[in-house]
Parts: sequence; C-alpha cells; structure tokens
Amino acid sequence: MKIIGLTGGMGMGKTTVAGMFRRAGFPVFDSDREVHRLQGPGGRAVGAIARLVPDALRPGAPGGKGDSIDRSALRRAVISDGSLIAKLEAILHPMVFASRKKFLAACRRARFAWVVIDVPLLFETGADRACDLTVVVSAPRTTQIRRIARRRGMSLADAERLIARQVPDREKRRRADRVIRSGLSKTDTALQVRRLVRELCG
Ligand SMILES: CC(C)(COP(=O)(O)OP(=O)(O)OC[C@H]1O[C@@H](n2cnc3c(N)ncnc32)[C@H](O)[C@@H]1O)[C@@H](O)C(=O)NCCC(=O)NCCS
Ligand SMILES: Nc1ncnc2c1ncn2[C@@H]1O[C@H](COP(=O)(O)OP(=O)(O)OP(=O)(O)O)[C@@H](O)[C@H]1O
Repeated sequence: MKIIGLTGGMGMGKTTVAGMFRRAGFPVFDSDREVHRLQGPGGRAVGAIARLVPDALRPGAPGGKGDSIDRSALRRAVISDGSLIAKLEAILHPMVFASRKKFLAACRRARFAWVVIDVPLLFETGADRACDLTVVVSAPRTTQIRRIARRRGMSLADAERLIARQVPDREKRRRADRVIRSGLSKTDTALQVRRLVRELCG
C-alpha cells in the first residue's frame, strides 16, 4: 500500500482536494477532523486541554457523551498566549499519530493500493518521511487570505499567527513531489486531481 501525504497552508484548499480524492475512491485520513474529534464530547484530549486552558472546558449535557472543548475559546487562548500552541501540539500530535497508525493498518488489511493522509503540518512534523508521494495544495497568497477572511470566527491576524507556524508555501512547493494549484476554479482543481489519480492508478 502506498501513502499520499496531502498538505497545504491554511485556507489553500486541502480539505476540498481531500474530498476529491475521497470521491475518486481513496480512503482519506483527515488530521483536522481527528483533532476536532479528540476535542469533542468525550474526546480523549479534553481532560488534558482543560487542565491547560480551564476556560475552554464546555461541560457536557446530562446523559450526553461528556465534556468537550470550546474551540473558539481555545483559539482565543492560543492567540493571546504564544507558548500555548506548542503545549497543545504536545498533547494532540501523539494522539493524532496513533489514530493515523490505526487508519493505515485498517487500510492495509483492506488491501487498498493507495491512501491519502491529509496533514496540515506534514513537513513540520516529519510525517512526509512515511509517504510515498507528497502533494501540496497551493494558491496565490492573496487568494489564501481572501479564503481565510471568508471563514467565520478567525480574523486575519489570528490566521497569520497559525500560518507563521507553517513551513512557507514556497518551501512546501519545493519539497513536495506534486503541486495542485487551487487558485482557479474548483473544476480546474478537480481536473488536476483526476489527472494525478489516472497517473497513479493507470
Ligand atoms: C489552533 C486550533 C485551536 C484552531 O482551531 P480552529 O477550529 O480555529 O481551526 P482548525 O482546527 O479547523 O484548523 C484550521 C487550520 O489551522 C491550521 N492549524 C491548526 N493547528 C495548527 C498548528 N498547530 N500550527 C499551524 N497551523 C495550524 C491548519 O492549516 C488547519 O488546517 C486547533 O486547530 C488546534 O487545536 N490545533 C492544535 C493541533 C494541531 O497541531 N493541528 C494541526 C493538525 S495535526
Ligand atoms: N479551486 C479551488 N480549490 C480548492 N478550494 C477552493 C477553490 N476555490 C475556492 N475554494 C474554497 O477555498 C476555501 C478553503 O478551502 P479548504 O477548506 O479546502 O482549505 P484548507 O486548506 O482545508 O483550509 P484549512 O487549512 O484552513 O482548514 C473553501 O471555502 C473552498 O470552497
């Protein structure tokens, strides 16, 4: 089984491209979604994160799945305390890694030829070393900023801080085996994905 490592800066269109791979029949592991699950009701990271940022604890409803993390409160805390993101990553990354390992083992058992792991910090965490092909989704900076601005709940200044923790787009493009350009229409992006899928699967 071969692994495609999919990455891209915030707002570049990674999740959209991952969806295109999924529709083409590839199993996809979505790291952001896994983080959200770990922070969601009864999630495994809730206790440790709540000890770090007590204000982010959202008590569960009676009879519900349990406590969860208020992501907006967590985002605000991350933004006001520069040392917090590294502590948060230290809690979450080993958990995400363990889930990814399980996902890959299940895909291997099911005899998939190719799978996709969608990892925002693919190069930053060294996850690229486990991949057979790395793909970066990239758009011009102005397009990236416009897309982030459109998303509710995150100001441009907040986005800039997370982007600053990411390997710059130019460096990602240099390191990746393939670049999917997402600066034009989604139809154009889908065409590039289709071309790559055809090349990989014959
Ligand atoms: C910072 C948090 C609270 C922001 O939550 P929010 O709901 O606003 O955003 P979401 O989780 O959907 O992430 C959106 C994008 O932000 C960027 N991003 C998220 N975490 C990080 C990080 N630690 N470093 C750089 N960029 C990041 C990525 O491009 C990601 O795709 C949250 O992302 C988080 O808990 N991050 C720490 C875990 C982590 O490192 N995640 C990255 C994938 S493993
Ligand atoms: N050609 C395109 N290819 C991909 N996404 C596009 C394109 N045109 C517009 N978009 C839009 O860009 C926005 C960001 O895309 P998406 O959520 O897939 O990015 P992302 O890289 O996963 O972002 P983040 O890292 O912040 O979670 C979405 O609203 C998506 O619909």
